[in-house]
Amino acid sequence: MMEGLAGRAPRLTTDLTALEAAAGRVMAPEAFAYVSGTAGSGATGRAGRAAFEALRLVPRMLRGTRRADTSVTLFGQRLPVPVLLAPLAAQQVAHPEGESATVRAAAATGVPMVLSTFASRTLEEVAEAAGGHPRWFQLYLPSDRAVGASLVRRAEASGYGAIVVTVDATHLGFRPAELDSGYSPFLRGTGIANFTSDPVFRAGLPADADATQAVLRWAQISTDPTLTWEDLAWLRGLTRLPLLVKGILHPDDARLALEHGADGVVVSTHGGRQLDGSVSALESLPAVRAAVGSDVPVLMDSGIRTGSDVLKAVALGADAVLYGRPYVYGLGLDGGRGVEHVLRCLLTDLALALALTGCASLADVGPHVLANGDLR
Ligand SMILES: Cc1cc2nc3c(=O)[nH]c(=O)nc-3n(C[C@H](O)[C@H](O)[C@H](O)COP(=O)(O)O)c2cc1C
Ligand SMILES: O=C(O)C(=O)c1ccccc1
Repeated sequence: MMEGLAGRAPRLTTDLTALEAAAGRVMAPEAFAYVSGTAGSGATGRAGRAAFEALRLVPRMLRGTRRADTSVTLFGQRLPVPVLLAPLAAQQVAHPEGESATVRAAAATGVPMVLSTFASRTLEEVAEAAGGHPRWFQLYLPSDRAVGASLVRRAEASGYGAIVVTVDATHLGFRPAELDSGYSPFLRGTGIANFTSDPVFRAGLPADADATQAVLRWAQISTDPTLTWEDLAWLRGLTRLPLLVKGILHPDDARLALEHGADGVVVSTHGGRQLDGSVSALESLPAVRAAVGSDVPVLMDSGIRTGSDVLKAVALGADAVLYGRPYVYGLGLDGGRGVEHVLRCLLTDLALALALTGCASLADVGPHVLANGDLR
């Protein structure tokens, strides 16, 4: 497995915590600012990493495991690792092929992709590039509900296996890096492909509408600050696909999500891009797991960089994690090859971390793999 990590482009480090700095040296400055940016003072972004770094795994010896089994089952589907690619918008800012390159790399490594509503390629184009590889669709529920229903129907028709509705960005966070550069991919039309290709969205535009009018209409309807839990129940009635709610940090919100029809939740701070000063996702995870019980899928993201981070999230109750910025840095560094490199590093690192904790499989991972100050 590790042989494949040699012979890469020299700037593609295998240090998953150093990709951001490497990408910062090659990506267009405003694109890098968009991807790496966080809200406000950056406190929640830093807290996301600090929460992982504060936990320690306790290795166990001589358990005779040649190769640890990193696979898991989620919504009846077997995954090689408890990892999916997080929905990150507008990936063309990192590479011209955008999400099409990402999904090919995902397919090469067996890691499912969650495609953003605000992808720079249409969900049909990405489905085609995926060639049958599993993927989910992340939904921002638009204020024009007919457009939302159309997006869900298209995702179903194109074989997306679940809908992940994001609830933590109905108001966009205050993001100094974006504000200072004055740059937003969306204002330049990157990240609105699922709208400009949508018949219901287009029906709301004048027949001769130009690109600027499309962006303005997108800005008006693409998210909805008036959303409530009742809208989740409405969405539940639209589709039989598994429905996950992304952006949960309070256990009561996890309960509300289930009461309104969700099949799973994603504990997340949106990578520290929304409420500055919020609790970290890893801190919230045990309470959310306790609130929903052991049978409901709980995913988490925000701050995961290494294989040990994935193990720590699983130890605290996650069934799987979403992997965020690092793969887009891989995309910026070397296109689809860069994404594949990053994922192979993560898979290798995770398999080794699991074996070094003395666990034969992820089913063996629990709070006992974490140091609690009491090793008696
Ligand atoms: C550039 C960027 C764009 C994002 N776009 C979306 C999006 O369209 N939909 C969504 O649900 N989350 C979006 N997120 C949040 C990610 O899905 C994920 O929660 C976050 O990146 C996890 O943090 P990490 O990257 O630090 O691991 C975005 C994050 C970044 C960095
Ligand atoms: O950039 C983001 O983090 C993102 O998810 C988003 C949310 C709303 C509008 C544009 C982008």
